[in-house]
Amino acid sequence: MTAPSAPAPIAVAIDANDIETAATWASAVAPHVSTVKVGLELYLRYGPEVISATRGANRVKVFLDLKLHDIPATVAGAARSVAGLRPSILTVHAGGGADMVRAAVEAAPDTRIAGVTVLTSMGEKDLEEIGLLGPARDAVRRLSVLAVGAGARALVCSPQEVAMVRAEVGPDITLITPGVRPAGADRGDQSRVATPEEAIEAGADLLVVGRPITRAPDPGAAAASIAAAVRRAGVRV
Ligand SMILES: O=c1ccn([C@@H]2O[C@H](COP(=O)(O)O)[C@@H](O)[C@H]2O)c(=O)[nH]1
Repeated sequence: MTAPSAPAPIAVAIDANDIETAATWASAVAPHVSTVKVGLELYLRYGPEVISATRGANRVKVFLDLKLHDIPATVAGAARSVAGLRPSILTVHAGGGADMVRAAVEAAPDTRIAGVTVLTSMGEKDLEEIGLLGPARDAVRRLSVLAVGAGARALVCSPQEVAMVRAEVGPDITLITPGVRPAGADRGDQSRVATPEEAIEAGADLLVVGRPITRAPDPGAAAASIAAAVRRAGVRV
């Protein structure tokens, strides 16, 4: 399949358990998408080596999804530790509080810090179980305002909340949405989901898509197909 010139605003979650598979997936999807996302599974096993392996010769950005959540001093130290890897985005849990988010922002001034609001795997019952005041939309709104107030320039929320978050935080904050499933795809453990087209139409800047691409028989073709759907839905540039 021929790759169009502009890569689609998709971060492919390359949640592999070995570095060779991660590098293979990264090369397969790189012609079609802007970003690959390295998460806890790979980073805890391989550390910085996995960043260079996935960046490789590809021109993709690398998004480091570590979802830091600890006391402010520890998060500052962790953010400082990975800032030199030049990730395009580094995640922290907004639920760690404003001082914690600010500590990451100040420790890594050249890195875009994204506040994770409410994990997309969580539904209303999960929020009730952990005692987080819901509904999910209200919790996402509160945490978005908190994170942006503490200096985060990006937020992670589900595609179901992205229009509401956009109205709350304005056009300059990068809105990142996991929980993206093409029509008919298996949800897996995701709860608050929408299709790629719905996510883009709602105003998402970067769609996170993992298993629908990496578990496909041909990850490169799956990435190309979702990228084409995103382009048809109209990308905000
Ligand atoms: O709220 C969140 C925050 C991060 N994620 C991460 O995104 C991908 C989603 O992968 P799929 O295979 O498309 O479900 C995964 O790496 C998560 O750690 C999220 O899902 N929800």
